[in-house]
Amino acid sequence: MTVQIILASASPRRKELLDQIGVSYRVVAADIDETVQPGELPLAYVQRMAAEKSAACELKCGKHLPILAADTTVVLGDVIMGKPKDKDDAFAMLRQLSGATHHVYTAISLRGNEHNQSVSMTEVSFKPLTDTELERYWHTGEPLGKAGSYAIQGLAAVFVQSIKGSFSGVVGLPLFETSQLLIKQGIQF
Ligand SMILES: Cc1cn([C@H]2C[C@H](O)[C@@H](COP(=O)(O)OP(=O)(O)OP(=O)(O)O)O2)c(=O)[nH]c1=O
Repeated sequence: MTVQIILASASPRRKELLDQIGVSYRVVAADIDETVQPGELPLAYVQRMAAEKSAACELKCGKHLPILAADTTVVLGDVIMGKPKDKDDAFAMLRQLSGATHHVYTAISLRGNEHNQSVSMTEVSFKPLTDTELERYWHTGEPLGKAGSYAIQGLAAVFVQSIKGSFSGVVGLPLFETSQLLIKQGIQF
């Protein structure tokens, strides 16, 4: 099948999710600085990240194909949780998520003839987690590379009491919102 879009992402989850809806793509990962700006709110942050990823990719590969990028961030109050640096960082995040309700924001950016963006915001409630559970979870390797230090699609499924919103959004690419942007730009799949 002819390639329809460029996926500006190194995330295997985003590839699997795009495969799920039958979009054909080529991967050109874009590396950007993910530092939060002083005073930047979570919604502004994820939108800026997704837009910068697609812009960085456009600089690399030009405007031949529409470019899709996404950014996922775990939000607790106004605290932005990205990917953990190390074990202490992961424990600190998971201890805050334990027995509490947080949100997962995923922004998407599609740069074709025009630039369109969308955000999914999903509410996730965790059961209280013991230190033994956290220790075992850390040793599975799953927390690394995941916003908030967990993967709902993996072993952390047993921590999740409830979710209100987009499951695919939590995993990294909200498929409803993605399909809407693709349709808006005339991309058939
Ligand atoms: C909350 C949560 C996040 N994640 C992942 C999705 C994203 O890959 C990652 C958040 O980091 P991102 O910076 O959004 O993405 P990335 O660095 O993995 O990939 P790229 O920038 O190249 O597109 O966390 C899960 O896989 N499951 C979850 O339950």
